[in-house]
Amino acid sequence: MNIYDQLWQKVLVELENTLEEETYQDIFEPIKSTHKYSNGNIFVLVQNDFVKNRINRFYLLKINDYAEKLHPEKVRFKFVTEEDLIPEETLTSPERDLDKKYRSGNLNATYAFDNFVVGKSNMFPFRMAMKVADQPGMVANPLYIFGDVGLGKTHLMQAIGNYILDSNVNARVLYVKADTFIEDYATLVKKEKMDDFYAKYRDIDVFLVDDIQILAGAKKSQMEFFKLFDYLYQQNKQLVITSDKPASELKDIMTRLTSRFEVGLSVDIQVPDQDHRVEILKRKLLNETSDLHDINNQVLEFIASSFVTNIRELEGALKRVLFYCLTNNLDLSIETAKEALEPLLKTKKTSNSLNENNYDKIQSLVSDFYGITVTDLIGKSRKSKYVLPRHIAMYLIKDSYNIPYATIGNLFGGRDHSTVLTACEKIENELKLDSSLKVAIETISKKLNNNL
Ligand SMILES: Nc1ncnc2c1ncn2[C@@H]1O[C@H](COP(=O)(O)OP(=O)(O)OP(=O)(O)O)[C@@H](O)[C@H]1O
Repeated sequence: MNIYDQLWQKVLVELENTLEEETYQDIFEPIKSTHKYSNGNIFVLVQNDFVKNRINRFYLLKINDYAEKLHPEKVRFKFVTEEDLIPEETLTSPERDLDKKYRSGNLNATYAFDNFVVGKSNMFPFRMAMKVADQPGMVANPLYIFGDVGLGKTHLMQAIGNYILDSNVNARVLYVKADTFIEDYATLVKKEKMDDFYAKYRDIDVFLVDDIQILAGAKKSQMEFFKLFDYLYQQNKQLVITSDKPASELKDIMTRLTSRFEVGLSVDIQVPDQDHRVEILKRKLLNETSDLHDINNQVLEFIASSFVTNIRELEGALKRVLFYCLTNNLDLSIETAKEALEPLLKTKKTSNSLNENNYDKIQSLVSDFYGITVTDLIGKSRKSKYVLPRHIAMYLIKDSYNIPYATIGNLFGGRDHSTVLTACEKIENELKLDSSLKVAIETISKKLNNNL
């Protein structure tokens, strides 16, 4: 018995203990073994579509939860019939060929669940994405994923699409960025080709829309998107949407649309911590070399502590270091990493230690200016003598370093993303009207620059 059959036997025991006897005997008892393992999926053959649909609808989440608990690696059970297997077989090899970057529905084949490194900052979104991918249209609809730039929203969203396509070749998945939607609509309306537009956007099972905030201000496209959303939603088609902010904070997008986004489940991806960033670097390195033994962990720690807020930048830094070593025929070491990254680090004020000192510096300069203590500045009191300096400090940190709102919130006693966003916007608006505020902020900024 292979390890997947052993796992299935353990899952069966759990099912037997929790399900009604009749249900267990009807559905699960006849399934004695698994069929095959591929790409993190354990395929199990069932007698017919009726059993398959029943399992998928009522028991799949439970079964995969058991698998998660009972098996050390990430695996998912997939229940298929003989009929499914013919296209399945052809799909898992050529369609999932990672050399061919794009597959149907405009999906980037490299974005998968198994190369998405999970940590505290993205655990919940990851789990929910897996559940949605397991049972499209049934768990959370729409799934709304938000977070700051470069933190993995697109990766996670496309992993859902790839997983669904891996399980069912015939699933019609469509991934678009919101600007493509606007462009398509504008072009096809002009050419009076709405049938083409509907063929592309309505004849689908899973709709993945990236960067929805781009719809802001595009009134006609919003109206069409609203109609499309309702059309797909009514038919239980899965919608996944990403954005740089929570739906309630989207500006210039009609409320009847944003309120639709709030009907399902919203999850946010936060900035990964240092250990998580090192793990991500290790995983990215595995794409370049199969042997990590020679890699000095300190090098990865150094890169991870220099690029804190954006995984895309983190990845870019690693590539830059590897390229630098390769072209100059150098070993990978802290020194060579520093040399390779020097131009980036010089212009970028976001190396961890430097950064934290500078955040502190902003907090203490603002506190000094207003004659309050840093403890009051980051404390809970809502007295106006603390609130204005607090908002100014948040604004200055955002303006100087452009780090995620959630990270700034952490520097102010664990305040959330939206509190910081509102504070920054308030100061930005008041700056246009209040010249004494402008003078105050300029004075603090000057002191800050002299201090750095
Ligand atoms: N948890 C993760 N594990 C592995 N790679 C990740 C992870 N999160 C992000 N990445 C990688 O970081 C890069 C940026 O991710 P992605 O494009 O998904 O970010 P995003 O949040 O959609 O950014 P944007 O707001 O700019 O659209 C991608 O190459 C992606 O594979």
